[in-house]
Amino acid sequence: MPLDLSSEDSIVHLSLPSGSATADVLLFGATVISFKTGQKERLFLSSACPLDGSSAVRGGIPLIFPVFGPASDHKDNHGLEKVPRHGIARTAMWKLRSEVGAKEDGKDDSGEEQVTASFALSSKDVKGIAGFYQWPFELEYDVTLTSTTLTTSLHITHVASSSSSSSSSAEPMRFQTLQHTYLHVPSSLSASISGLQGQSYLDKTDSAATKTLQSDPIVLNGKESDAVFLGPAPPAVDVAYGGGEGGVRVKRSPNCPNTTVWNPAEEKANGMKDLHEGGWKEFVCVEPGTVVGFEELVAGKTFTATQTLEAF
Ligand SMILES: O=P(O)(O)OC[C@H]1O[C@@H](O)[C@H](O)[C@@H](O)[C@@H]1O
Repeated sequence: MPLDLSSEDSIVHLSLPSGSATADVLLFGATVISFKTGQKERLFLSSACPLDGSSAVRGGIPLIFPVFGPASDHKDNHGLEKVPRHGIARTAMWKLRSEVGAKEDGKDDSGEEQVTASFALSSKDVKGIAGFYQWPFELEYDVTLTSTTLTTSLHITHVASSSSSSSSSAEPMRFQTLQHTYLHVPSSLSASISGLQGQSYLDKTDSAATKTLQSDPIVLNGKESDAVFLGPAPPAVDVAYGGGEGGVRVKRSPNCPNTTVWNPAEEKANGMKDLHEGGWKEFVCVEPGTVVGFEELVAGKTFTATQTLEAF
């Protein structure tokens, strides 16, 4: 069955008719927690993370919206100080939009196998949101699997309020968004990350100093990385496993110019309860988004942020 909802664990399972690729998505956060091509897992998931909705998932693809990090990281944060760290999308319970999601197609126009699951979250369903975010929104999230790719598209709509006097509707909605992709790698010490050469970045391990990446690829070699690359959107960022073992190419829509490259390294990882021992050696995060300054979206309009992971 291409699409299957397991209600006990609230996980949507996607698979291709041929069985050549699979993906799993939790309704909690609409978090993709697995993407396999053949038997090869392409995403990291911490085994110390509960997956019970008590905290954001440490792994997979948590969705960041409407603020990246703590709002205090951003000079002009439009009064969004009370928005939880990395926003609310990753910790909200989403709905499976079965009417469009259960597309039992199997093939796209070019004859390639594919299956899509679609999820939705409305600001109306986020508890207590009025206390920290004033704009009404609808989010739709499409997760499309082919034999070699996983495409995740987040559609962010600023809903026009029915009351024309509503000041939150009249004012453009301010937001940031990012896909916090944890790529599984045989070793984060030796994996190579290429495609960002020449870009300026904010080095969050060094008081957010602005630096320029001189050499490509990035090889972390056990060093912490928390770098927000400023853009423009690169055509692709390749994470190669090394030793001719392949890797994953990360592509994105041009409206996502920023790329965060994150790995906590040993010392910080030891302080993270939801990361299993040595887990930091098993992933690098490559996170496309728009997180430097805030997007402005007028009422009635939609912003779509897309990421494609391509196994090679
Ligand atoms: O622990 P969290 O909230 O999932 O965040 C993990 C990391 O996410 C990255 O995107 C940030 O740049 C880091 O600063 C942060 O530590």
